[in-house]
Parts: sequence; structure tokens; C-alpha cells
Amino acid sequence: MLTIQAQSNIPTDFGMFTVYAFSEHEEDWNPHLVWVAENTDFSKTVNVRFHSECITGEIFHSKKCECGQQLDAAMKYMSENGGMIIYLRQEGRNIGIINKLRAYALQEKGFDTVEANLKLGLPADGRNFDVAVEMLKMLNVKEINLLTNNPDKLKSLENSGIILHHRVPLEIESNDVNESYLSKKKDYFGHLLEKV
Ligand SMILES: Nc1nc2c(ncn2[C@@H]2O[C@H](COP(=O)(O)OP(=O)(O)OP(=O)(O)O)[C@@H](O)[C@H]2O)c(=O)[nH]1
Ligand SMILES: [Zn+2]
Repeated sequence: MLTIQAQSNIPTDFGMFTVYAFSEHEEDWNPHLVWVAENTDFSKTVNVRFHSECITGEIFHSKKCECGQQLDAAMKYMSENGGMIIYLRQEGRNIGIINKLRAYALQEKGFDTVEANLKLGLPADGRNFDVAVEMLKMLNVKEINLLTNNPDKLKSLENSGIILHHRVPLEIESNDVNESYLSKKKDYFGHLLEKV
């Protein structure tokens, strides 16, 4: 059973957040995290971001994707407007860091972000956002705005019991490396991107 294993306040460059660790087992070293900005009003519509882990982009500033910039932009947005980031341990669209690096090796040979996963015998996107919905319910969040460009994240809220009011776009300017990655997101996954 999913449980809040720990909770703590953390000051950041974007202000104070309360962090909750969710997992089924206490010994889980990769729990999902929820970062709630200090000024969040749970009685109103809550701004929410579902964010999947990307160690290469968020920690090591990889230019192959826009995950690090999206995470920073989401933290800034939540600190200014109230809200929470649900940080999901779904590295590499849930194929894990080893497979993501294998996929990147194939991308060096010319395969794109989707083809590389498929070539490895893995799904193009192995994620499911039900766990994020469950975490929202455990925190008693009932009505939200969602910061995303990803239609699957919006779909995960249909018939969930949680009311989705607005999608807030979270679009980052492309760089010299990630342009084709972003256009594949738009063309294959149907991401709601206007700048690519
Ligand atoms: N397998 C694989 N995963 C990637 C690649 N590039 C980025 N990722 C992963 O893609 C995921 C991106 O997740 P999110 O930041 O939640 O974003 P999203 O699904 O693009 O949707 P948005 O809400 O619009 O940002 C992360 O888990 C990254 O690790 C890639 O080339 N291959
Ligand atoms: Zn990334």
C-alpha cells in the first residue's frame, strides 16, 4: 500500500517547499516525491506538475532534452502561484537509466527517441500516471490545473474523481541539440507544442 514514509520542509532557490516521500515499502530508495510550495491553498484549485525523472537533464544539464529547464520552470511557477510537483521515478519514460543510456547510444547511430526504445524491445513510453493521481488523492487534492504539454497526463485525470480545470503549457525553447527530439514529441506522442 502506498504510504507517506516521511515529510520535511526544504528551503530552495525557489522558496520553501514541503517534501513528502511516497512508497509502498520503507526500504524503497527511490520513492516518488511531492514538493509542495509554501503558499499552496488546498481549499482552492491547486497547480500541479507530474514530472518524470531525468537524471541526465535535471542533474547533469544534458542538452538532449528539456527536462531540467522544465523542472526549474515548474518550481518557479509553484513558488509564485502555489502548487506542487509530483516527481515520479520514471526515468527514461520508465525504462530506467541503463536502458535510456542504451537508447541514447542507438540515437548516436541515427535512431530517434522512439525508434531507439522500440529497437531495444521496450515501449516508446512505458509510463502510467495512475500513481500520481493516487498521490493527489492521498493529499486530499480535489481540483487542479496541470502544467504539461503531454496529452497522456491530461488523459490520466479523466474519470479519476479529480477535476482538471486548465492545462498550463510548459514549453521551453529548443536548443541546437534537442530540436528533433521535441518535434518527435509533437508528431509521435502528440505533445501540445507550439514553438517546434
Ligand atoms: N527513453 C527515453 N527517455 C527519454 C528521452 N529523453 C527524455 N526522456 C525521458 O522522458 C521523460 C520526460 O518526462 P516529463 O518531463 O514528465 O515530460 P513529458 O512526458 O515530455 O511531458 P511534459 O509534461 O509536457 O513535460 C523523462 O523520464 C526523461 O528521462 C529519450 O530520448 N529516451
Ligand atoms: Zn530529460
